[in-house]
Amino acid sequence: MTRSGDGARRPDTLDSESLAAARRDEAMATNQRRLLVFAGDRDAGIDAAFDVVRGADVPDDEVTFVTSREGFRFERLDPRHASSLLGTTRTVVVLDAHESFSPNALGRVAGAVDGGGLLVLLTPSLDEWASHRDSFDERLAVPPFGVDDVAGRFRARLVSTLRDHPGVALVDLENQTVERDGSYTQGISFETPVPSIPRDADRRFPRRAYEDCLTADQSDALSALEALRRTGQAVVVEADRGRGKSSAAGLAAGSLAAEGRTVVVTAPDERNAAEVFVRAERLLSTLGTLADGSADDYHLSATTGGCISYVPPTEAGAAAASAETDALVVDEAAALPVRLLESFLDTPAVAFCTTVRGYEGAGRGFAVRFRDRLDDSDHDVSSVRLADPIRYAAGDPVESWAFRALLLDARPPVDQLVADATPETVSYRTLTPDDLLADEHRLREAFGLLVLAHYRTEPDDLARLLDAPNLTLRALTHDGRIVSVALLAREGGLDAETRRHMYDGGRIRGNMLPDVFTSQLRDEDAGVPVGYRVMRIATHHAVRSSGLGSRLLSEIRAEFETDADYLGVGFGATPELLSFWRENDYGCVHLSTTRNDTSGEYSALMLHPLSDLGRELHDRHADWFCDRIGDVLGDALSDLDPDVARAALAAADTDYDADLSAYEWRVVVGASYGPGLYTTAPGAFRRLALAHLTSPGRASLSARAERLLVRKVLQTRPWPDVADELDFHSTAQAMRALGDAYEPLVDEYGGDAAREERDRFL
Ligand SMILES: CC(=O)SCCNC(=O)CCNC(=O)[C@H](O)C(C)(C)COP(=O)(O)OP(=O)(O)OC[C@H]1O[C@@H](n2cnc3c(N)ncnc32)[C@H](O)[C@@H]1OP(=O)(O)O
Ligand SMILES: Nc1ncnc2c1ncn2[C@@H]1O[C@H](COP(=O)(O)OP(=O)(O)OP(=O)(O)O)[C@@H](O)[C@H]1O
Repeated sequence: MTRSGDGARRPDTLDSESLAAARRDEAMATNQRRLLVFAGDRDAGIDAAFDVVRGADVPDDEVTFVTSREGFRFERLDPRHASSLLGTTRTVVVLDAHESFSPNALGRVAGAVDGGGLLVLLTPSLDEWASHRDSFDERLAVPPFGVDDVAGRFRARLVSTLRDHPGVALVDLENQTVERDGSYTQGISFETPVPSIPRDADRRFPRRAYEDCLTADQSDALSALEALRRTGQAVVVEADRGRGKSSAAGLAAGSLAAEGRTVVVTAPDERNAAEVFVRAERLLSTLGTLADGSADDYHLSATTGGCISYVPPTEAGAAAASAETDALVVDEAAALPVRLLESFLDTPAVAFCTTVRGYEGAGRGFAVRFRDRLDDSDHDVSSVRLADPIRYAAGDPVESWAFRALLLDARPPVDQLVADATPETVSYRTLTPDDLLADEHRLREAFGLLVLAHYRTEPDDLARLLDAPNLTLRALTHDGRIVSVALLAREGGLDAETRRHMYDGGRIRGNMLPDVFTSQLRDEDAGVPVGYRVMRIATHHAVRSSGLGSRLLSEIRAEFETDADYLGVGFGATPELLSFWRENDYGCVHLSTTRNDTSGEYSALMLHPLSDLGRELHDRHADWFCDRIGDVLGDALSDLDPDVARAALAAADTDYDADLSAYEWRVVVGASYGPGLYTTAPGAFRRLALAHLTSPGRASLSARAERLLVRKVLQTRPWPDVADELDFHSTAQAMRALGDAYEPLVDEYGGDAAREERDRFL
């Protein structure tokens, strides 16, 4: 034995079994985890992983291999399905990083390893890993760039964390040596407050459920979940991984079932909800009320008539809204699309269990997009947070390593440091990946801002930001602190062959705007101009609405004016965002016809031309958009929020001509000023509605009247639904209001003949 630079004992030759045994003993003694890295040949790595399982003396059914290889006696998951490990507990997880290594997969698996367990990472030789190219890099190689243009900075940074983070054992398989043995004994351990049991008068759930809690936080969460006994309640249970939120929900579900209530449990995959059922089954069984079923079946019934069943998320909204259901428990809520989360709001009582960050691979749609909607819903919302760790002890080195390696705890600057930022105090700067790597603090601030503001930002984005050749970052700083940041993707400039390939239906990576314009909107030349798409933009929450976002966009415009043909953006459309982009002179040219899976919103595409070529691209798409949107709103977008439709049309920068014939004007005038009917020529009304909504400043209509134009005339919704939604007393009143809405349009858009016709009724 010798001593390594970090003071750790270093065996000279490789004995993976003993190494694993030593780390496992240490992990079990402290209820922490340890990370073992085997770097070098892939087959040798897999052999070493088998040695680890043997040395650590772990039963096969507690081991998961996450790899694209097959043929193991252990559970195997393809890296693409790593999310099924979210919320589960495993003793050993082996992540094979040789092929298609993704930061997201690492984020997803790291939290699943139990206290006393081992995370095993199989990597290529660490000296070469940064220059090694795999299918993840191919995804970053967006045309016209090739895989050789992809940098290896993310992996270089990852390797440096593996080389100096405590609790990480590093084995060089090529030289058969242990570079670091990962021994770590000075783990800080914090005293976890002992759970207290509320007095009988202060609790509704059985005493036994509280006795089953392991921490005071869990007991508080259980107490908050008592609210599920009443209708109209929503409880949000938030915590980092492994704090016992699913278990608290399980104890609550068991308590409810023991009282005879019916509980529906949902999660992205039934496996994610396993802990809920295990805890509920134990509780029902100790209470002597378990009648039938088991946690393995994801169905439990109680002797009192209560029951708990798993229902897949797509069916859970309907199941939970049925008369029999009393409460719904949503586990791993952050990993569900916002639209599904919304479908759960018809439930009498609902609990959402979610990770605080979500960003570790579950998604941030819950916090960024759904939380406000929940607060605006009819439910009384209460929240509870669990801090005390359960799955593994506080001070666990694998958790702190994952946080560091994937920037899971990256935060924007604290509010006080940026509170005085205004467009006058800030400086515009380019943040190159090399600058960011050299300044960890700045990297954390920039990335923290993106994570906090964007439901879509995930660990893979850190790799994209550092390595993708088509991405570039711009920011505004105030006193050196980042207050606003924009991630730009270069798109277009594609050769004829690539464009033809796209036009013929072929997929090309990246190039989101040219791809939609070419393949969906049938414009083979759309890939010619070069554009920069604003992939993400975020302003520090403490200084939003101070003009910083707009200042950043104007700086970007000035910088790229001579380098590109257009600036563009695609985002989940909300009225506020559409107006932000319109105020910054981006014109809307498309609304997607399917909802985004994660945000539940339809996407809007917008363009700001910089050159003649960019102007031509914008103008033709703006014209096509206005020509087709009337039909689309009557079809695929018939459920689009009318305020989104209004904002999107207002953001279309084009002169739409309603072009009504003399006959059509007579019908419109008849239906507004006279006794005529809208139903006789809806097309004319539709074109006139479009003319107004694309230039809403020309005639004065209330927001409600504009919503009526959208819902009835463009989306052709049935009169009773329209009247109900827009709070008219009757359909007759809504019909009259529609006639009234067309009066100012006749005045503004009608020619002499129309006015003459109108005057007959005045
Ligand atoms: C591709 C994309 O990234 S689209 C997603 C954009 N990013 C996000 O949604 C992240 C969270 N939001 C933010 O970080 C900011 O609100 C940004 C980036 C949208 C705007 O940055 P700001 O510095 O606030 O912009 P700025 O002050 O120049 O303009 C604000 C205007 O934008 C509009 N706006 C945009 N989003 C919102 C919102 N969520 N709520 C209210 N107004 C909004 C309003 O018109 C607002 O004007 P007002 O304050 O006078 O009402
Ligand atoms: N009250 C309890 N009794 C016994 N074991 C518990 C209890 N609470 C938590 N655990 C154990 O601790 C581990 C983590 O608990 P749980 O899955 O509930 O946490 P979580 O916060 O939901 O984690 P994740 O975010 O990963 O889903 C599990 O192995 C679970 O069995």
